Amino acid sequence: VIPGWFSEISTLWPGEAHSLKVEKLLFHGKSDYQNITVFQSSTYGKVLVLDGVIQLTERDECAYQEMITHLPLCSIPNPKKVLVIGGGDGGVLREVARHSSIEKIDICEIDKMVVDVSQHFFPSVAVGFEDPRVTLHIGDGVAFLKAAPEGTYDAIIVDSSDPIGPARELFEKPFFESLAKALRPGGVMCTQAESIWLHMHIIENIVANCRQIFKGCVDYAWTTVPTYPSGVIGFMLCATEGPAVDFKHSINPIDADDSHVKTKGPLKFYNSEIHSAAFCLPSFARKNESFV
Ligand SMILES: NCCCCCc1nc2ccccc2[nH]1
Repeated sequence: VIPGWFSEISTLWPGEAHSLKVEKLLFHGKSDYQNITVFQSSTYGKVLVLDGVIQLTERDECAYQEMITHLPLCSIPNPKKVLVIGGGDGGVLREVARHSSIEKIDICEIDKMVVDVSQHFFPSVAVGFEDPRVTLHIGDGVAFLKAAPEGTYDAIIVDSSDPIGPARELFEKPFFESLAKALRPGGVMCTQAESIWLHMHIIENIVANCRQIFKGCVDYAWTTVPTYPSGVIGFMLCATEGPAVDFKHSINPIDADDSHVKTKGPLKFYNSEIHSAAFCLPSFARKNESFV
C-alpha cells in the first residue's frame, strides 16, 4: 500500500488495480452488509467505496448514472412507473426525475447506511431522493420483486455493485425472471453489466439468461467511466414481449428546457449520439465472436 493512495484491489480484476491519490479520509463505517468508506481524492472529488470497490466519484458519476438511466428510459415512449434496485446513492433517481412523463419512482436499496452516507457526503447525487415521486424501500431487491404484482413497471433499473457480496443474487437467473414478471408488456430493464475487458464470462452468462427470459430486444451497451476497472462498464438492456422496443435509437429525448432539467442541472454526458454509439461493440464482443 502506497501512503496517500487508494488502490482498488479485487479478485474480480486480478493483477490490476486502479489507484486514486487520497487527500483526506472522510468516513469509514461497517453496515450490516459491507464496509463503507468515503475519501476526498486529489483529482476526482469525493469517492464512495464499498468493500474496497469504487462505486462512484463526484467527477465521473454522471457518465454511469446518465447512461444506466437514459438508455432504457429514452427507448420507450412515456415511461410512467419506474423501479430502481440498488442505487442507494440516489444518482439514478436524479436522472429518472428528468423525464416529465414519470409519475412514480420506487427504489429498493438493501443498505440504509449507503443512503445516509450519500445524503451526507454526496448531496449533488442524493438530491434524487428529494423528488416527491420517489418512495424509498430499505430491503432486499430479490424479495421486493417477488412481492411486486405482475406487470407493475414500465422500466426497472438495477444499479448494483459487483456480484461479490450483497449484489451477488442480482446477477442470477431467478432474479432476471422476477424482473420480467414485474414489467408490463414492452417494458424495459437495464442492469449494471460489468466490463467486456474483464468479465466476458459473466456477461455471456447474463446474455444467455436474458435471451431465454426476455422475448423482446436484448442488447448490451457500454460506456467509459474512468474510475471503474478497465475504464469501461456495460449495461444489459432487455424488453419483455409486447410493443416493439429498439434500444439502439433514442425515441424519447429529454427536452433540454424541461423544468426538471433546470433543477438538476444539464446532462453532462448522455446525448442521442452517445446513446446509439453505446451499442457499438469491438469485434471480440460481437455476436459472431461471443455474445451480442
Ligand atoms: N466495479 C464496478 C462497480 C459499479 C457500481 C455501480 C454502483 N455504484 C453504487 C453506489 C451506491 C449504490 C449502488 C451502486 N451501484
